[in-house]
Amino acid sequence: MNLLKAEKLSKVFGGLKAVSNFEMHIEKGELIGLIGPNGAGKTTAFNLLTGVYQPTTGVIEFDGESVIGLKPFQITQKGIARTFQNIRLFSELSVLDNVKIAYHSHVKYSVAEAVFRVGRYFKEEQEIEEKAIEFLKIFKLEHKKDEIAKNLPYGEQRRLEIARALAAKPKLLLLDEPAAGMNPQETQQLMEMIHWIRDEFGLTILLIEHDMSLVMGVCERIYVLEYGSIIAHGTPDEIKNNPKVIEAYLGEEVVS
Ligand SMILES: Nc1ncnc2c1ncn2[C@@H]1O[C@H](COP(=O)(O)OP(=O)(O)OP(=O)(O)O)[C@@H](O)[C@H]1O
Repeated sequence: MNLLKAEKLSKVFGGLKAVSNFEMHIEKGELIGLIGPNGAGKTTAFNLLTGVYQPTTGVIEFDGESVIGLKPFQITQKGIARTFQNIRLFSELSVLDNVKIAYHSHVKYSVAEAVFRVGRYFKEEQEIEEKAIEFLKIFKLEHKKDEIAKNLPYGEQRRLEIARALAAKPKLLLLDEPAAGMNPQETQQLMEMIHWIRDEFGLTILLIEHDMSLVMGVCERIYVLEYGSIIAHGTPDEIKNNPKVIEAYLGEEVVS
């Protein structure tokens, strides 16, 4: 069974078909890339998969169940977490609190226990803090835990956003241009981290990335979107040699 299945998906804004006849099948444990020229519809596809937009037509099934009509928070609870192209952190909160917040959809203590700060509240809050720090360690942010999120350099804010998404314990993690704004060295480290977290947490990952050589290096399968439709999918080698892809990227280097 596919972990994620999207079929005949479309989204129309006014007269513009931002996504049309979009098809994607992802198996548990895969690391998949979604690429395409500017304006191809990649972010719109993510917004459909995460309930930010409702599709005009089509099917989206996650873990065997339709997620059409669900709100973004309900989709997160089902096990899909994401990051955004324009980083969305709680910018005035500390680095640690940004990650701790993601855990609060899973807490078991009651409101009364929280208000009176007794019982399970203390134990769970302590556990949450320990787990949040573990995530910060993975993303090499532990030493920044008390800093205000907005004061972190850009690359660290991106890593913090991924740490926060992971803390929601997703089965599927969607990353919208995770390496945007990073230098080549940071990008390489990030890609290694993404591979590592996939293996370590048994995750499934779908990422949008502009840097072709990077996506080819890290992803096992790639979908190519152009003018809202998937024009090709396959292994990096198949994608590199696909004439439709070469044409879509005409004038750009498909792979270095
Ligand atoms: N809320 C919206 N209302 C109207 N048009 C929209 C909306 N969101 C996206 N579009 C349009 O849909 C098309 C696809 O945009 P989208 O942002 O999904 O592309 P993208 O592949 O993510 O682009 P980029 O690589 O530049 O981020 C574009 O023509 C865009 O202008």
